[in-house]
Amino acid sequence: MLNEATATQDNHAAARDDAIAEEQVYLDTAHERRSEILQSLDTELSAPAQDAVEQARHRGLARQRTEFQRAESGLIFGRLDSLDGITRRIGRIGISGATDDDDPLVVDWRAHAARPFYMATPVEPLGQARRRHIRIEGRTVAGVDDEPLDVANASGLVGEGALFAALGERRTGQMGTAAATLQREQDEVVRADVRGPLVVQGGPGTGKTVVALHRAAYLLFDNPQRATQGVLTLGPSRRFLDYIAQVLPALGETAIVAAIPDALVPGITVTAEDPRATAEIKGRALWQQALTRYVASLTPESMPVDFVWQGERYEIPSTTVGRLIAAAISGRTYHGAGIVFADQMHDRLAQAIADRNEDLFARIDDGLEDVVHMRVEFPEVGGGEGSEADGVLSEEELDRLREKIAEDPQVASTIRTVWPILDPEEELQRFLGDDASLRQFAPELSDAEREAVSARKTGWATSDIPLLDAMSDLLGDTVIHPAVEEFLSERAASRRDWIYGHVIVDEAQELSEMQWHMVARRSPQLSITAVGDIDQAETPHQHTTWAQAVNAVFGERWTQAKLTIGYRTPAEVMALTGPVLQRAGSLNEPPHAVRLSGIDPWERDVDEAELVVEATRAFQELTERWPGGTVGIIAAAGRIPALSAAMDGIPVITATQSKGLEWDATLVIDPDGIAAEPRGRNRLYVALTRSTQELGRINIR
Ligand SMILES: Nc1ncnc2c1ncn2[C@@H]1O[C@H](COP(=O)(O)OP(=O)(O)OP(=O)(O)O)[C@@H](O)[C@H]1O
Repeated sequence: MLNEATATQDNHAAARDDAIAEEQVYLDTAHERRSEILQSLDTELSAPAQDAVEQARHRGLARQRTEFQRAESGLIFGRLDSLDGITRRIGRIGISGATDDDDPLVVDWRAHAARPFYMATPVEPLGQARRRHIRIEGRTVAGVDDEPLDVANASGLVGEGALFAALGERRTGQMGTAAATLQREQDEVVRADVRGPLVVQGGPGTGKTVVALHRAAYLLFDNPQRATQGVLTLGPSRRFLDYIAQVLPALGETAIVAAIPDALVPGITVTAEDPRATAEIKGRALWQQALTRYVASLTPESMPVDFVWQGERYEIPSTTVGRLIAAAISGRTYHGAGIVFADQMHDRLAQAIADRNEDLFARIDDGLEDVVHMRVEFPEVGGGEGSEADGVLSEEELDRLREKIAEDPQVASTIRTVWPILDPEEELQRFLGDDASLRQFAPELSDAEREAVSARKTGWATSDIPLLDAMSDLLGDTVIHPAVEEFLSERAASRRDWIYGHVIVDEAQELSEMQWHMVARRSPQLSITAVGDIDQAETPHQHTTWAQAVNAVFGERWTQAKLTIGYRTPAEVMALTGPVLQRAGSLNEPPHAVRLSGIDPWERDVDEAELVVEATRAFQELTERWPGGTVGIIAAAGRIPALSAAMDGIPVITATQSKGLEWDATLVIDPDGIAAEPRGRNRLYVALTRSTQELGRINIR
């Protein structure tokens, strides 16, 4: 019996070695081909682009080169063998064969042909006989993991061995890609073909961030035009953005701007804080209407306008000015309309000057010699035949006169007295500080709410940023920006009004209605993927469903998807979270954890006086237990100063700051204190679900 078992093991080992050798040969070929392609891209790019078409082509080639350069690791990570004998290798990028007739050497993971790699299961094999995960270290095949798809398999997971290997790895503090091990329900979200915003609800560790980032990469692949507009990725904190910073570049993507919502209005920094109740009021969707009404009230009244041109006075009558204002304002921003109005006024003035000139000539012809010396000269317009002969300006002369008028500072200043340039910050300050305006334009607010809103006079808080953004948007630009073809992340990031090809929002449950408006403005097509967990929400607005969170901005035009399987937090830890979630008033079930870590969560009760010593000791124990990994400490907000001071540079963070992050082991200090904070049960839920292996809690007696 024993011999038989040993022989079977030997056979398995030999088959695995053969498979590794086979994949190594294939990988070497793929690398050679990659080098060839890189070389030919370099050659093509070294020739100068002659015209706009070639420049556009060069941009595409340069993007391709970056993708190929970055695909050094993970060139191949999977293989599919179909029932009809076709074999495909799957990798980070597609690699074509040497000639057009050859099959591709590697299929891009985002391509349609790669879908069965993520979707096939033994129950629904999609024409596939086997899936193989290929583990590569550098340029060496380190292992293969085969999954037959034509036999019963009860787990329902895709590539279970490779998935568990990935999930069990030590955490480095940087999120990695999961293109090799995306699961079926995740892949469905990554490739979802929906119009309007896609809102993905998922409990902690269900891979929302993974899905959001891979969706960005997929969308850029699926629609390269998007790369010229870029993708905006919004996350809750800089710490979080640092944590995910490697993922998209590793997937070959560069057309990305990553930001926190506070940074969406360039030049504005958050320096103040609002009480939660005030932040909640300022987050309500009603401000969009209130600000629209307020800005509409700034439209100038009609009045007669006097210009002086070369010593002569010209009056544009009030009725004309009124008509021009009405025509300019329709459908435009305040400043946009101002630009059109100024243009029209330049026209009227030019016409008035031309009319007077013509009139003068007519009078000269009638023998009024005494007015000759008053004749209006147009040296600057060249004095063409028409004006010389009869005082009637030619079209060309009129155009040049208009140009002169448009450049004239005195004319500009006269127009500005009618249609002043307004500063968004000053206007918002004026509006929020003026009770009469608030009463008039935000009638939904109570006396107390108006008072709360106008209480702070200096600095901007997080809750002001969307109001400033809305105000800036309604006022509009004072100049017209030329349309820019090429996406450059710095340029997009520096422009408040950049329109992105797609917007990804992570931890979307934290957004206020006004922040949703701010997101929608960056994608008027509403090409938006928002991922979040409504149960982790802790901002002041009390939404318990996504409909409450987004309907005010998107109406019914959004689609909801769900992620139900938890990959991060082991089942032993998830078991603790059910009651916390229930007490938080959740309507959702915690996700189903795929993994057992075999380590029971533990807790210690300590006296206040022992806290620092015990916390330090527990941290050291965990660090020793997880060599090469990471340990996070999360504490009740009030305890952080004392703990940080005593813990010698080891970061101690709040539950809020831990959003989206993870460690091999987490130490949660004073869970009751966290639960007592505003939205405390939701915060505790976040804190408890950060570890991939071990959770320790220190309670205060
Ligand atoms: N298909 C997958 N393959 C490999 N690892 C995965 C996969 N899906 C998720 N993970 C891992 O599980 C962990 C949790 O994923 P992620 O951070 O995306 O979850 P989340 O839903 O955003 O969590 P939270 O709500 O806590 O922010 C990460 O380490 C991620 O790399």
